[in-house]
Amino acid sequence: MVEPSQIGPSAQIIDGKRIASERANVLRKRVTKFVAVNGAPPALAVVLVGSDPASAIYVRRKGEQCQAVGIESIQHRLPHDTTEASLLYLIAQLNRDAGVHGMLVQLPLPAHIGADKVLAAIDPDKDVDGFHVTNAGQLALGKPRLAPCTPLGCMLLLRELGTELRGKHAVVIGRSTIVGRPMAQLLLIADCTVTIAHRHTTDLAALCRAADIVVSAVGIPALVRGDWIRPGAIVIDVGINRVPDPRSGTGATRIVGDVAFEEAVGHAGAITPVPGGVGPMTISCLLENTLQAAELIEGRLAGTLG
Ligand SMILES: NC(=O)C1=CN([C@@H]2O[C@H](COP(=O)(O)OP(=O)(O)OC[C@H]3O[C@@H](n4cnc5c(N)ncnc54)[C@H](OP(=O)(O)O)[C@@H]3O)[C@@H](O)[C@H]2O)C=CC1
Ligand SMILES: Nc1nc(=O)c2c([nH]1)NC[C@@H]1CN(c3ccc(C(=O)N[C@@H](CCC(=O)O)C(=O)O)cc3)C=[N+]21
Ligand SMILES: [Mg+2]
Repeated sequence: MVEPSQIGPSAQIIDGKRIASERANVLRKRVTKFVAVNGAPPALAVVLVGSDPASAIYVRRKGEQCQAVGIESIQHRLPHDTTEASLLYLIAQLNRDAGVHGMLVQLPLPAHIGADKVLAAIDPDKDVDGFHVTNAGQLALGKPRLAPCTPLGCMLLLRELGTELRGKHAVVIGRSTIVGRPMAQLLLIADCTVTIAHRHTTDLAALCRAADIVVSAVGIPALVRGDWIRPGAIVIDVGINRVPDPRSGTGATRIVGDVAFEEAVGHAGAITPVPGGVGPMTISCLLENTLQAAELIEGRLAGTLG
């Protein structure tokens, strides 16, 4: 049988995994230089509360990627019943620790801990996730400092394509503070015309059909259909959805995005796969934000001594 995707043109598949590994090679050299100047590597503290299996996997992957480029990874794994007060105390310690340049608290947090309060406690200069209100505000003002890693990674993928972004109509599906909103802000800074869609948006299909760039960050498999994609449009699929794998027959699962990939690949000009698209770029940008934070902090310290 001929699959629809085998008929007609097929999109360029944007290889985030390859791009992230090329960036890691460049980053490794910058880290080596940092160590030569400062005598110690940049250090990232990652805090994980509870034992959500997906979060545990992400945290482990972040640690491995840090090591691969020479960034020191400090991991704090706290039990699920950790109190908000003791988490805030740990953050205060990490804020004061001159050997820690970047920190992040893995989300989601257990329900008894107020995520807003926790994110607000992180020193904005060490906020490598870019979730602190100061960094979110800077981004909203069009003057980003530390910006969220996933949207930064999406921008790097768009830039990698080499297409002019100015004047393009970008539709961002999702308005979360960690992906959709900051994504829209970065596209606006790049002079796109930006539309943000969410669960109350009417006729999402028609909106997407008018888009030069579609970024989906929702968390619903096959939400975005192939015939929503204008011929030649760029599709960035942020969604990570675990679904049963019918091919396995054993109840195993696999990961898919928000976009019906096999359909969309016959319409799009370029498209990110899941896995291997946005995900690896998120971690790449986390490492780059950590080095940026470390360079700022150490540069300022050197300035006060000199
Ligand atoms: N690849 C990566 O590196 C990363 C991937 N992810 C993945 O991206 C996805 C989004 O994550 P996150 O932003 O944290 O998720 P949230 O659940 O916080 O946000 C989802 C957004 O989608 C909107 N939405 C829900 N249903 C619809 C619908 N039917 N039509 C249009 N919009 C809808 C919601 O609208 P409303 O605001 O109205 O509720 C909300 O704004 C998830 O799959 C997540 O796993 C997340 C982070 C990093
Ligand atoms: N404080 C905080 N910061 C985050 O950045 C943050 C978070 N909390 N909570 C959860 C989400 C999700 N997220 C991902 C990171 C990497 C991949 C990734 O590497 N994905 C690979 C592999 C997917 C797999 O096999 O599991 C890929 O898409 O190819 C995915 C998702 C960061 N998040
Ligand atoms: Mg991906």
